[in-house]
Amino acid sequence: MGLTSNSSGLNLLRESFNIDSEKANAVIALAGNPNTGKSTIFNNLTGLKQHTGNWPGKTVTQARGYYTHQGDEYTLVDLPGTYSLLANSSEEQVARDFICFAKPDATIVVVDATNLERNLNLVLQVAELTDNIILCLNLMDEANRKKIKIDIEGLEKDLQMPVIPTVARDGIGLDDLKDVITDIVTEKIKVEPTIIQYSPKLEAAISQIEPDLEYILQGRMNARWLALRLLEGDKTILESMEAYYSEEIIKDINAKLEGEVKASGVL
Ligand SMILES: Nc1nc2c(ncn2[C@@H]2O[C@H](COP(=O)(O)OP(=O)(O)OP(=O)(O)O)[C@@H](O)[C@H]2O)c(=O)[nH]1
Ligand SMILES: [Mg+2]
Repeated sequence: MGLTSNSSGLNLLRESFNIDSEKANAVIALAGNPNTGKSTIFNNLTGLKQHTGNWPGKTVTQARGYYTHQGDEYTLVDLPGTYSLLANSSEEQVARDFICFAKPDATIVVVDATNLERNLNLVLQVAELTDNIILCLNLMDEANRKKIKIDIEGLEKDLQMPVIPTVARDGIGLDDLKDVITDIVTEKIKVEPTIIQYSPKLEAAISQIEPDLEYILQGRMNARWLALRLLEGDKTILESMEAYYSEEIIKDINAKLEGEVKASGVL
């Protein structure tokens, strides 16, 4: 069990994202490309019990709400629509930071079934950051209308994650979605998604720094994912870590890794 499993520490982090730690129920995030039906799902699940405001320090709107399923209450967070999690915009940074630091108990990536290839990019990025991922294949009515056939079982097998087809506008498939969320939160199912393997040179560089990161992070964040960000020279993740973690962790990362990241020769 890493430090993030320490509930008071995690609750403090979640509070910084306006998540009510008093409620202490499971937190579910809705991620996805713009216009894929996230808010439609959010509204359907939460009804009128929703709160809106801005994300801390950003003008990006935050919506969070609650729903009950099989007797348990869930907090649902509607993340801004993004094509990636590489923090190139405020929206991407909000989505990335929420998944990274508020550590939702499950993240649903809502994808447009008529545009699967483009949407899968974000699915693979989220899978690098968290194991607790569900792919929601929305707009299935549009896909059927366009005669697009999707091999759902094949997709589940290739991605090693639950895939739920939905027509959110008509409420179709949303009960299945809630069932899978519950299965993940109650650990009835354990998801271990397929992770992208990079070039041998990059994989060698990752293996060089990942163990140290693993040691420093103590389960707070996915070490392989952070290794990739450091290797590509992403400063925004260090800034966010400064905002959400203690100074010691940042100092350790800077001290232990500056040499190693450079020595890996990837930069
Ligand atoms: N045909 C069809 N339309 C849908 C479905 N789900 C949502 N929509 C429509 O798609 C449009 C976009 O839905 P939103 O829920 O606003 O999408 P979003 O992902 O929240 O969009 P952003 O917040 O801009 O990223 C709306 O007009 C919805 O009514 C669906 O399953 N089928
Ligand atoms: Mg929306």
